[in-house]
Amino acid sequence: MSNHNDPFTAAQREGLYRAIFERRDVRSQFLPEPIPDDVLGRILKAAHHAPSVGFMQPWDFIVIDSLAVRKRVLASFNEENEKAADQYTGRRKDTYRSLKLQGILESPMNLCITCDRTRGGPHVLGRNSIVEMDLFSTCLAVQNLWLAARAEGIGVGWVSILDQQVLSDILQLPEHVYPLAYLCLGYVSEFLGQPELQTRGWRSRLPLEELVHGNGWGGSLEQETLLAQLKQR
Ligand SMILES: Cc1cc2c(cc1C)N(C[C@H](O)[C@H](O)[C@H](O)COP(=O)(O)O)c1[nH]c(=O)[nH]c(=O)c1N2
Repeated sequence: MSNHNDPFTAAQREGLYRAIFERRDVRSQFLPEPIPDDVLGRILKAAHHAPSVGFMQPWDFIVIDSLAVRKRVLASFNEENEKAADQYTGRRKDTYRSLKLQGILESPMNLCITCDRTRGGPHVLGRNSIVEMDLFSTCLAVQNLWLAARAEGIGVGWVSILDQQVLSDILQLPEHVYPLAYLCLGYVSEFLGQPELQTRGWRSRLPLEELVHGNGWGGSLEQETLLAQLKQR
């Protein structure tokens, strides 16, 4: 791999931004064909090259193809999803119920990315004051995997409507290992142009210019050109 300090070419930049903007959370569009080992190896390697606090690398990757295991996870989803639906009323509840929020069986494989909270010993550089930094690091591994998968034409769906303890039991995780992300992976019939939650009227992308502040919460930006750039859709 090259190690230059020059910027990416325009085509390389475009590829990176394309992965970022065209990544989707996939639930409904999975195809059953398996992911070849070399492709899976590449996206796992991308995940493993995420930044981590103190270079802790707290992640492990549990590759799940067993139908029996997936059915148990789906049962936990169904139970938790019922509880979640009860949080809503009226039309919102109907919409919630109509959303497909997992592709556990339709996708050819599931992957649990875990966080070993003890890796690197009790004093991890950079984690002394804020202990959750190991969890945040693991999220970055998830995002690396998600983007690399998009570049490979593979969809990823994050399923978090699960009981954490049930999931830990199903996957036989030790006490100190946290099941951070339960993911469904597979080739897809299509990547949707925008988040499904937006298309379905659940929630829309917020205007970026309202989220960038100057010098403190709510402070306005003085950089007019930047502001104009942020407003571009
Ligand atoms: C931590 C976390 C947890 C979940 C998600 C995401 C993240 C980051 N998302 C996907 C989420 O709904 C989706 O990312 C947003 O709607 C934006 O859509 P795109 O990812 O841009 O397609 C998600 N989706 C879903 O159908 N079931 C789920 O349980 C979850 N859980």
